[in-house]
Amino acid sequence: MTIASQQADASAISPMKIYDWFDGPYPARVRIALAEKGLLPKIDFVSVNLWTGEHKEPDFLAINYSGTLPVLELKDGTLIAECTAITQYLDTLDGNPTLTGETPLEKGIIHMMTKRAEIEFLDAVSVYFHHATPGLGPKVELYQNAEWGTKMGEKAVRGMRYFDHLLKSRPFVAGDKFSMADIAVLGGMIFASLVKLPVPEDCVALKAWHAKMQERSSVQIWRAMVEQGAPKS
Ligand SMILES: N[C@@H](CCC(=O)N[C@@H](CS)C(=O)NCC(=O)O)C(=O)O
Repeated sequence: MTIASQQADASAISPMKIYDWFDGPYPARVRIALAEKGLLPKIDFVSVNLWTGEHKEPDFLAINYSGTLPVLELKDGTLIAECTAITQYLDTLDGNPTLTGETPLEKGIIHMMTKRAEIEFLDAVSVYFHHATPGLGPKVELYQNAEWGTKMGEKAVRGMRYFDHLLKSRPFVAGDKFSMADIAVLGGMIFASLVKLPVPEDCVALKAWHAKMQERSSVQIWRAMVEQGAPKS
């Protein structure tokens, strides 16, 4: 199905749309946030195939200039890209922000730790994937710099060690409560596993936190959606 025909289908029945790809690590962040908030039934997913480069075609670039997934589209056509922005929007819809913080201090710490999870870990894994491996293939990867990719792979492993250190003294990435920052580190773990960038054996606290995350129903729901496989085109 093309993006345009999926758009027509979705708009007939649903108030919100998410453009994403079923097993993408960044899309995983928003799907887990939706599951945490009980919002999955309110969403129609529009598949944009990363492997065929649909996200770099003019149709999709008109939706998100950055050519990345996921993107949230509201009923009035407003488009919100970037996982953090989408999560913040979804989390505050019901006036009960459970993922992005209630107090100014919580909001500040969660924002900082989410950004750090992206810069030091998840985004570094992404650069590793796009530059040090075949990535999404020659049609999509028009420029690759293997040396830069390898450096970013090393940075991601340093990031794992940083979060391991942090999680020795707190239950969750931003402190006492599960938050958007945990979801961002989970995104890093999901991407690292997909690209076979192993977590160092001695990162015991990170591994224990990761095992605990697998018990959350939101993560189990996300995994079940992935196991359903690629949508039929
Ligand atoms: N900063 C963006 C990054 C999104 C991102 O990189 N998404 C991946 C999907 S897993 C993507 O679209 N990659 C395609 C590409 O970079 O060509 C966000 O947080 O939403």
